[in-house]
Amino acid sequence: MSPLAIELGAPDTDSDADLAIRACLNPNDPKSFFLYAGAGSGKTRSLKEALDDFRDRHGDEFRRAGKKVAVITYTNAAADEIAARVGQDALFPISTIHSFCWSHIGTYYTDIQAWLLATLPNDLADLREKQSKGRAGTKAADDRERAIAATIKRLDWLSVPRRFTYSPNGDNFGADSLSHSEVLKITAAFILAKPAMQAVLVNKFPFLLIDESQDTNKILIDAFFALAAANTGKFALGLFGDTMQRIYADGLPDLGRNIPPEWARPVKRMNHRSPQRVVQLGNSLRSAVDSQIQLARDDSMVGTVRLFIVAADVTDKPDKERKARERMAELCGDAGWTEDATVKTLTLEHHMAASRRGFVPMFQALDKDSRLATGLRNGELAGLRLFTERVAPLLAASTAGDEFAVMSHLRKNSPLLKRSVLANSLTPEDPLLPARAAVEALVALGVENPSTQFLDILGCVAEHELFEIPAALRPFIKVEPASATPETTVSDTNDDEVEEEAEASPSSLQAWRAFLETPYNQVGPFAEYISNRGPFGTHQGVKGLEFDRVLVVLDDSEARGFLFSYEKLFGAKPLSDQDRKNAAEGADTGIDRTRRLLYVTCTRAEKSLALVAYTESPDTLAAAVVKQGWFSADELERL
Ligand SMILES: Nc1ncnc2c1ncn2[C@@H]1O[C@H](COP(=O)(O)OP(=O)(O)OP(=O)(O)O)[C@@H](O)[C@H]1O
Repeated sequence: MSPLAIELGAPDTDSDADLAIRACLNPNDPKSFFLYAGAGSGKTRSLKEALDDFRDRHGDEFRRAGKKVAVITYTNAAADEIAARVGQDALFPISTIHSFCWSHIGTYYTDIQAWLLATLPNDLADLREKQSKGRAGTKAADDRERAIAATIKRLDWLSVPRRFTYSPNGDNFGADSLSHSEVLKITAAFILAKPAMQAVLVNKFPFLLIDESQDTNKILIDAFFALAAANTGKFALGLFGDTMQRIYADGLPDLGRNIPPEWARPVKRMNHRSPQRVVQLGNSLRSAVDSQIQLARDDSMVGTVRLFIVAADVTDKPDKERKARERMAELCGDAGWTEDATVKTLTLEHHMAASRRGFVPMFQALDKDSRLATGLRNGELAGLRLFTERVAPLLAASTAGDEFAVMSHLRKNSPLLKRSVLANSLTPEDPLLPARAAVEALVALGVENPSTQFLDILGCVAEHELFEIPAALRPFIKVEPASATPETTVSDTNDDEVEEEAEASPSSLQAWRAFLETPYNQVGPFAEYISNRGPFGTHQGVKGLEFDRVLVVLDDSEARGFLFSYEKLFGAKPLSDQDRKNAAEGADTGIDRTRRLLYVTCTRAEKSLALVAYTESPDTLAAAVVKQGWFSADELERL
């Protein structure tokens, strides 16, 4: 098929799939189903419609019986997207897979301890065996040695009864905290082995719907399958997903091959999101993997796709990307391409976005400590949230002259406006005076000035006791708050505290110190970035989302990991012996992973799509992508 050939279909082509799903969600005869369909085929929409329909037909009955339909997905962004589309309803709790699991096992302390005591010795034996066989003096050997020591210490800690903590969104450190993978494994083990846990799940959630199920941990998926098989007629599983969009390594690679015959398997062939040219590109990218061919809507636009090829050693990459956008504006007759706010630029890694948005110093400082990595990337570190969620909104409201917003923010977040503090105010004639003085002092620091550091802001907040200081940042404040009120003490013992203590571990001090010495004016672009509202996103982070204009940056030289290589996928760089060996053994290769990632990014586009490929071999790349049938020669431009 030439790059421009595409089959069209009527918008209602797939309506049978929705009817089939509705039939499965029947409390009197629950039936599991598996909806696997390509990007933009309306899987999330089918999920929403199924829930709306369920609410109308069975909502009252379920509410009366205290039953719910659980909806789980992989990332917070995807959970938010579903919540936005479906609306908040206690009948349909929407959560990420990790928080769902933790909510079910979190209180089973004794069982968790027993599981760890049974599992850790095996892990230890495994590590020791690897250590004895591996070469000494390598980084891997050092890491193993550390892991062995940590496991021994943990086993020792477990010699008396313990309680456990876990943060689904952050980094988990500290003896009592469970790792992400432990939480998934423990949940799977409990589902399989504990009738009480099975009964709770099945009675409370007769339906469990999993969006993005291709990325759900394979051990857990197997446990859910077993749960469904053991509870036919009482419980059903509904899987929505697309194997071509599997990004995380622990998803079940061949999900789809082992679906029990009694399950329903509705089919969706349409792409409702993208213009014809993008749908065709998606089809040709996935043709090497499976035979799914999507149809574009018969009322869709043809759309525009361009691949801009740029030499890898150019010095000003953002300038090249600006030029690509200007060219897209011209080609599409669409001025939206020139506005930051109306183009979504996707980089492979966060630090590439950081360099384009100007928050490299703070990002790099914290990224040096790998234990802060996840919390840095999703903005959940308490030490960061002081600035992004407390100080920045306060200063924004103050700069806008919105006194009402200032006071409402302080009432919610500041100890200075707690009732007991106000009642015992040292300035009874104007109890709000200390709060006002604090805001004025912050404003006076000149927050836009590049010489104002996070450290200055922190010092000012601490001096005025404007907000509580998270544990990670306490070592850096000179003045201890003079009047720790009973409230501060009480709220210090909340759930965040455990995480905060962990962030504050001595080895993280250096990273926090380096961060605090960077300019505060990076906080705006950083907060915008982590909230997913800004003009940048990562290739992995935009799964499930959609944008009018998408610019995908392909740049192996800026990528830090070895998991992906666009140069190899595009034929600009030869495969290594290891790649060939993996491919020959049928293992998931870097090229497979990169192809899936490219499929995800390209299929986010609702109107037009630009790719900017930085390459060491522009001619080879150009020839290869035309030969593969991904682009026509007139869709390539050199910049
Ligand atoms: N039957 C339909 N009629 C009109 N618009 C639709 C229909 N189905 C889906 N859409 C729209 O198409 C877009 C893609 O749908 P949705 O996000 O549900 O697809 P998806 O299969 O979950 O996508 P992906 O796997 O790529 O994340 C959305 O904007 C959605 O509103």
